[in-house]
Amino acid sequence: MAKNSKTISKPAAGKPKAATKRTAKNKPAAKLVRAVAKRARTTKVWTADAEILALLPNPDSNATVLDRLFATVTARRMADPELSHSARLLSRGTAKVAQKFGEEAVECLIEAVAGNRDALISESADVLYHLVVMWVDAGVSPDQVWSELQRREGISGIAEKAARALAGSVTRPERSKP
Ligand SMILES: N=c1c2ncn([C@@H]3O[C@H](COP(=O)(O)OP(=O)(O)OP(=O)(O)O)[C@@H](O)[C@H]3O)c2ncn1[C@@H]1O[C@H](COP(=O)(O)O)[C@@H](O)[C@H]1O
Repeated sequence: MAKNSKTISKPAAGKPKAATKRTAKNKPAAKLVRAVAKRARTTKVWTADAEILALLPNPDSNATVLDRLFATVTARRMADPELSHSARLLSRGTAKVAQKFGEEAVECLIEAVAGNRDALISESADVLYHLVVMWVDAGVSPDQVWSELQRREGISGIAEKAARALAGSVTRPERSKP
């Protein structure tokens, strides 16, 4: 802690330390955006492949803010519903929790369609909060969701859908026509 405050209060000569840090942190993200834009222009195909993921600052990092939010909401389960929005929502039951998630998702898509970027960011945060509340209510942990996302990495959605259709046609024989 003391070490950090020293770093902030005494930046190195020339550029302030914080500004240098921020630029360095943003660089891979800007590079990623350029790479994705170029790929989209030249191939018109989206590929979340290793080449693009390698440009991320930390390809193994997960959404730690969501992990912290999950821990907070879990801890709020037993809190006073007068003091905690999460406690109030969870006390109203699964149907209400799910309904709130749905409402927030709809608000989010309305902003997306309207092209309101700032409102979309705000509504996205609402959606994620209500998704986390839904996970807590259902007893699903973020790790389980991260694992499922990791399992899907590198598997094209088109290929996966085709494989699913194939598996369905093998396991579910066509219904006999009347
Ligand atoms: N991220 C959020 C968050 N996002 C949105 N909201 C709340 O979600 C509510 C949504 O408002 P609505 O009017 O749509 O919902 P509502 O009041 O239930 O209305 P009804 O549909 O019931 O009529 C607002 O009160 C927002 O403040 C959030 N409440 C809490 N968090 C996080 O959860 C943590 C714990 O919060 P508490 O549980 O309140 O302590 C906080 O520290 C935050 O990190």
